[in-house]
Amino acid sequence: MPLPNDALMDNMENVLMSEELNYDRNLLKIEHNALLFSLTSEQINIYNVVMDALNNSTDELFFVNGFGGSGKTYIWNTLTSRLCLNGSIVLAVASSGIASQLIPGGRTAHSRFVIPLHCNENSTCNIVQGSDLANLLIHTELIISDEAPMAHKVCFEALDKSLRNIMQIRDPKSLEKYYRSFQEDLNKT
Ligand SMILES: Nc1ncnc2c1ncn2[C@@H]1O[C@H](COP(=O)(O)OP(=O)(O)OP(=O)(O)O)[C@@H](O)[C@H]1O
Repeated sequence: MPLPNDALMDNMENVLMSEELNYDRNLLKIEHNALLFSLTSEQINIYNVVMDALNNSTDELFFVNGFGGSGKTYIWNTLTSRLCLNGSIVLAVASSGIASQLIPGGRTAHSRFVIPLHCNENSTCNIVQGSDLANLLIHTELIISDEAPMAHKVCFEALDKSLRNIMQIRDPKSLEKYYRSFQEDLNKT
C-alpha cells in the first residue's frame, strides 16, 4: 500500500481537504484511461503541456481558447482524473453556476474563493491565512477556471492578491508572482 502524503495527513481534520480527496481512485483510473485514449492530438498536446508543468513544478498559468464544443471541458476532465487518482487536489471553478455544473466537483469562482460580490480594484478574497480554505489552496495542485473571460478582471486581481499572500507558506517568492497573468494574454487576443 502506498503511504499517504505527510502534508495531507497533517490536514486530515480539514473538512474542505477531506471533501476534495474523497474519491474512488480505481474508478478514476478507469475513467482517465478511457478519456486519455479518446483525446484528439490537439487535446493531448494541451494535456501534455499542463502535465509537464505540474511534474516539473514550474507554477505556470495557461489560457486555453477554443470554440464552444471544441473539447475544452473534456481536457479538464482528463487532467482532473489523472491528478486525483494520484491523490492530488484539483479545484475546478467557473464564472457561472451553470458552467460550474459541467465540470466534476465544479463550483462558482465566487463561492470557492470567497470573491466579494461587489469586487473592485482594491478587493481581496475573504480567505484567512491558516484557515481550512487557505490550507486547501496551499495543497492544491491545479486550479481550473472554466469560462474565465466571463468574469471581470477585478475578480482575478482579488484572487491574485490573496493567492500571493497565502502561497508565501509554500513558496517565499510567491509575492513576486502573478497568478492572474493570463488576463494580460487575453487582452492581446
Ligand atoms: N476527444 C473527444 N472524444 C469524444 N468526445 C469528445 C472529445 N472531446 C470532446 N468531446 C465531446 O464533445 C462535446 C463538447 O465537448 P466539451 O464540452 O468538452 O467542449 P467545450 O469546449 O468545453 O464547450 P463549451 O465551450 O461550450 O463549454 C462533449 O459532449 C464532449 O463529451
